[in-house]
Amino acid sequence: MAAPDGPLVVGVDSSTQSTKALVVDTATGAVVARGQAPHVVTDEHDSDPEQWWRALAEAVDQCGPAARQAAAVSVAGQQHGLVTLDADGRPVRNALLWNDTRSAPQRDRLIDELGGPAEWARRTGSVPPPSFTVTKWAWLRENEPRAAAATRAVRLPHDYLTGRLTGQGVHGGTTDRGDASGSGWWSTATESYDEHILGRVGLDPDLLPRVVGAGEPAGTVAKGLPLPEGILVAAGTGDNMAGALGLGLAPGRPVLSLGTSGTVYAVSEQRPADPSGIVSGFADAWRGWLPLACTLNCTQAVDRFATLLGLDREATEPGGSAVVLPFLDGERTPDLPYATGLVHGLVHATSGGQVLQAAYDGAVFALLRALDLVLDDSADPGEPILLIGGGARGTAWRETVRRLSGRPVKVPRADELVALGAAAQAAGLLLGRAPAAVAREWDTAAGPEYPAVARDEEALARLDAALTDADALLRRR
Ligand SMILES: Nc1ncnc2c1ncn2[C@@H]1O[C@H](COP(=O)(O)OP(=O)(O)O)[C@@H](O)[C@H]1O
Ligand SMILES: O=C(CO)[C@@H](O)[C@H](O)COP(=O)(O)O
Repeated sequence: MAAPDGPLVVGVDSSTQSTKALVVDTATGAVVARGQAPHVVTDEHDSDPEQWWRALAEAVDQCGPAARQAAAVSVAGQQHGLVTLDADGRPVRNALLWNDTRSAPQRDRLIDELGGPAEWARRTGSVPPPSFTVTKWAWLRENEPRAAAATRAVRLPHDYLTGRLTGQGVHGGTTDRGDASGSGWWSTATESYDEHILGRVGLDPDLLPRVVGAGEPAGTVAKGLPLPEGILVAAGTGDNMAGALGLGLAPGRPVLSLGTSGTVYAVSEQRPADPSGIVSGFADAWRGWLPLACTLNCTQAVDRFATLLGLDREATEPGGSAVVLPFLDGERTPDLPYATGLVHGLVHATSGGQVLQAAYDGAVFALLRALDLVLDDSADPGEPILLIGGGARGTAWRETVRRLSGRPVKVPRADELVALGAAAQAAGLLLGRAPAAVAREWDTAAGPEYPAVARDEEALARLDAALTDADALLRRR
């Protein structure tokens, strides 16, 4: 390793499918080492938090000597997951993940009990989908009361990992406002836990972590870990908030992230509160806001279609009349938790490549419907969409976004923007600076820009009609 220009920091992205770790030079943003280790997710969309911890250790270990010179670390994690810990800090059961829709009945009940969608949006910024932690806790209490009774601490995925890094016990846990805003029990109006909502779901506020303020540390690295003892641990945040930090995002710039989840978001200076529930009104990882819409079916759903068709994921073909709504896991945007995948419009001439293209179209269509809703009214419609996440490396994904959005698309050269955002958060803490400003100096959003093409209105109209006409099928349990 060449001598770095500044102190080194470690940024971690603990996402659905894997943990990625980057060691970054704070002076330049150069990635000097990287590591990655996979996660196992059950068919029920559960994951063992201890496995995330082992994956984090493995990914950091792969970074070699550079990680052992780091001066600060931060962890970004998949949002919303319900981690329940016993008195010794061990998971009571596997974590229920963001893409598990089992808690849809509890969600429906909770919305009614609090006075309807508008009241939820007013208090928490969001109408909770079954992804949110509050609905999962309600599910656990109803379906596994012994597990709920044994719980002595409730954490989000990044809180759990930050707690393992700092050695905080079940009473000393921390979180940040960004990830807390996806729980459903943190009020974006008051920036504090909503005791009325917690009372409704029977959760003692003492079981929740302290929300660390912008620029405050969560603690320092404890003894015996794969990082230097005593280095600073930043607050960490949710993976989408970290993606925004990693891009040094300014208001008016839309991001489309293509991973296990599809997300579309922008930063905003105004607190979002969408009573339709399409946009989740998250806080960002600093002092602003992150209106975001999320789909449950993105890269993995389209890859599944490629596998079923026996095709490479890039083997798409244009034309034809096929429509695919690839809602293999149920769907969050649109709000169809019981949906299954739907294929329509096949004729003898339809090729496998056209069906695959239709699967890309269906996944991108669901996200683009929310694009204008996450942007402030003053946003410039000519601003390119920033395409990130594993899918941004694929030509078929990029071209589908161009064709269905009619906007220019920019693909940042830096990959792993979530881990880079965590690194910017660690660097910001170390240097006493705003993390997004650090990332802007690292020029993380630089990359090729692809000009706008005419929007494929015909394909969009076909998808729109299929969604409306199939409504009853898509709502069937
Ligand atoms: N070259 C590529 N072309 C298209 N898709 C890709 C490529 N490389 C990875 N992917 C997709 O990226 C996904 C993983 O993205 P990532 O953002 O790392 O996921 P997550 O953060 O949800 O764990 C995989 O499901 C895979 O389909
Ligand atoms: O639920 C959401 C956002 O609200 C998801 O975006 C999760 O945060 C999981 O992200 P990935 O594993 O796809 O990165």
